[in-house]
Amino acid sequence: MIQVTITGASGKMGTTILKLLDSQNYKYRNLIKAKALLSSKKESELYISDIHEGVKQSDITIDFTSASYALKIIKASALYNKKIIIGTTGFSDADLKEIEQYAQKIPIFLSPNMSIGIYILSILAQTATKALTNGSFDLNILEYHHRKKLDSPSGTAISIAKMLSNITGDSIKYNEQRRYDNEIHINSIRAGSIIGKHEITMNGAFEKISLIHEAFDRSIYATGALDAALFMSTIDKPGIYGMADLLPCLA
Ligand SMILES: NC(=O)C1=CN([C@@H]2O[C@H](COP(=O)(O)OP(=O)(O)OC[C@H]3O[C@@H](n4cnc5c(N)ncnc54)[C@H](OP(=O)(O)O)[C@@H]3O)[C@@H](O)[C@H]2O)C=CC1
Ligand SMILES: O=C(O)C1=N[C@H](C(=O)O)C[C@H](O)C1
Repeated sequence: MIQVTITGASGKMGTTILKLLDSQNYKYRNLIKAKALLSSKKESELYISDIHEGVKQSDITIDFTSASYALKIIKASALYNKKIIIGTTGFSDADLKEIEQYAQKIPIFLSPNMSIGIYILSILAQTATKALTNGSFDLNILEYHHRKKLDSPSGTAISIAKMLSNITGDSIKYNEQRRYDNEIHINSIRAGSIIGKHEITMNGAFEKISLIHEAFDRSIYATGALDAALFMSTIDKPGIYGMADLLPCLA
């Protein structure tokens, strides 16, 4: 049985993960046991409120919170030599460098999007981009999320833009008014209760390729996070792990 601590347990992702673990026919039964780390004072047998206690009491922490809080959880995980799965987004480049330092000590699973669909979308986008390297198509990522999302652009959009930029050498621009050569553009829309939509377009002079992923339920991310927990329970080597390690057959 893997003991897992869920941080941000009162949030949209935290509650989705706990609900999935609670459901009658979930595939993690007898495999994963969860404790919830709440920022509020509510405490019970299942709930813990102190970061250090939360991390220490489990084999793995699953974190969907905020960038600044996640860094504290990662630091505590490194201190107690525990593994961590980070779904949180909004990290700066300096934060990511700090996370890489901690990954020299502990195994860290880091993915701004835990859905299989987005992983496949990223593979399709890279395949198309490799075929279009003559620069005659303009690459764009348009992402839509709910009105309460704190970070823009989404972690997913940044991550896919970096993958495409590694292929083309283009620079990544956000919310640009004008278009110049050798740029990948990202734009964000925040509205209503949209769970998450990412659209990658490749516009040529007289044609357009469009790749779209749309999320209809947060359980797609929760399932990915719990699958990552099962995977990480088999890993002891420090380092950064991601969806490609979880789904090597698709790479
Ligand atoms: N990788 C992936 O697949 C996905 C990633 N995400 C990312 O996960 C993160 C969380 O998303 P979501 O669940 O929608 O957000 P919510 O705002 O619904 O939940 C955030 C949770 O984190 C807690 N939290 C945040 N900051 C602190 C802090 N400083 N101290 C203590 N607790 C804190 C909140 O507690 P309180 O309310 O008490 O402040 C809340 O429980 C975001 O970065 C989002 O982009 C989201 C979906 C999928
Ligand atoms: O905040 C969200 O909701 C989501 N955040 C992640 C991101 O920033 O990419 C993943 C998903 O799109 C949902």
